[in-house]
This record gives sequence, C-alpha cells and structure tokens, in this order.
Amino acid sequence: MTHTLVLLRHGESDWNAKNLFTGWVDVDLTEKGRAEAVRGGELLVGAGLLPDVVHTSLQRRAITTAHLSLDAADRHWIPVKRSWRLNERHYGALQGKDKKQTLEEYGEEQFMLWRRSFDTPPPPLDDSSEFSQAHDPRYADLGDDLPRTECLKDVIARFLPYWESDIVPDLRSGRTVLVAAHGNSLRALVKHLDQISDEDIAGLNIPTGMPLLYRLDEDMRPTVAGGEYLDPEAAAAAAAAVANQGR
Ligand SMILES: O=C(O)[C@@H](CO)OP(=O)(O)O
Repeated sequence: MTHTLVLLRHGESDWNAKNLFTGWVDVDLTEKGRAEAVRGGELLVGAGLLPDVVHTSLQRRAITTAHLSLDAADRHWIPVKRSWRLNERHYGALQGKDKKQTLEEYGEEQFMLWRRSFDTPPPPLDDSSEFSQAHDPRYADLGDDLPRTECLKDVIARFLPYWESDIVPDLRSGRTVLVAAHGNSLRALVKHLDQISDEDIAGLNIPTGMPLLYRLDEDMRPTVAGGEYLDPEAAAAAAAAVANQGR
C-alpha cells in the first residue's frame, strides 16, 4: 500500500511578480497566482486526487492558494491544519530587497549563496524593520523560535518535527494529504523525501501553482524519485523561470 502526498507551492505572489525577496512578509497572490491556484485544483480533479486534509503555513499566499485550489476541486470543506513550521524560509535582511539589484550589488556567488546554499543564511533582519515579524500577533507564542533569518538547513530543522508529528500520521491513516506551502519550505521537504545531498539541493527549484504528487511507501520513501508533476512540461518551464530570477 502506498501513501498519497501532494505538494503545492502557492501561485505567483505580488512580490514574485516584482522580483523581491519575500520570506515571512505576508504578501498576497496576483491575479495570475489566483488563476494558477484554480488550475492546480483542476489538475487534482483531472488526476483523481481528492485531498482529505490540507496542511498550510500561516501566510496568506499559501492559505489562499489552498482555498482556491480546493474550491476548484469541490474539496473546500476538508480539515485544515496550519503551522508556522510550513512558512517560507525567513530571508533575513534581504526581505523586501530587489533580487536583480542584490545580484548586481553583491555578485553572482554571494547572491546564489544566500538564495540556494544549504547552510549560509542572509544577515539577520532587525526587529525594527518594516519587514520584520517580531511584533506580528500570529507569531506571539514562538518566543526564541522566531527566526530573524534562516538558511535551508534551519528550515529543515523546524519543518521536520511537524512532518513527523502531524503530516506522517495523516498519511499513515490513509488520507490523501495536500501540503500547500512555499518554494523553500517545500525544497526542505523534497530534500528530506528524496534524500538529496546538501550540494545537489541548490539546483532544485519548485514552480508556483503546480501540484507535485508523491506516492510514499511504508518507510515514507518515494516510489518515484522526485515525485511526479501533474503537468510536467509546464512545471519544467516554470521551475526554470524560478532559477533565473534576478537575471
Ligand atoms: O523570496 C522568497 O521568499 C523566495 C520564494 O519566492 O525566493 P527564492 O526563490 O529567491 O528563494
């Protein structure tokens, strides 16, 4: 018997469209992003994949994507579980900065270290910044867990406890599980599932609004390495566009 997991990165956000580092800043979807979310739901229906439960972050772009795609699949009524542990990687002092300008200012090597290295976080964001979440009521209970910056390694460390405590039990109970989250929080999960090395994960990009299906065995290992995008051609083109951001 296999377990069914569908990963969905949110549709295009306002700051994806503006090419700004986003992280924990709570931006909305663009009209294109909303359409991507609806299409994601239609792809689920077309593949006969009807989620029984959805897990999302505490961020609007993932919450709205989950709602729009489930609405399109007539599954708007399923239970929802939300956790900050599914949030996008905190981008530290880069939050709110233009990707192209950052690339020009710091050069290709530093830019890619901050964007895709496994263990180099950007400089921390000051609590007084307009892009800080230090005073955001939804994170009031986090205490010392509230990040001021994160690298992918940090995201894995805060995501995996939730994977084990909340998502794996839903999968083991036979539910079809939808995880609606973010480019880098989903990269953290895919790295774990596919056991991708710290070096190779730098080359993996998750496109917006494209459902990615994993069938998992009893050990929660993928039966198909890398999973299967429901629309593989569109997903490949969209992933290449993510890789090229800033250029
Ligand atoms: O800005 C961000 O938070 C992320 C996702 O949009 O960007 P990147 O793909 O550069 O990690």
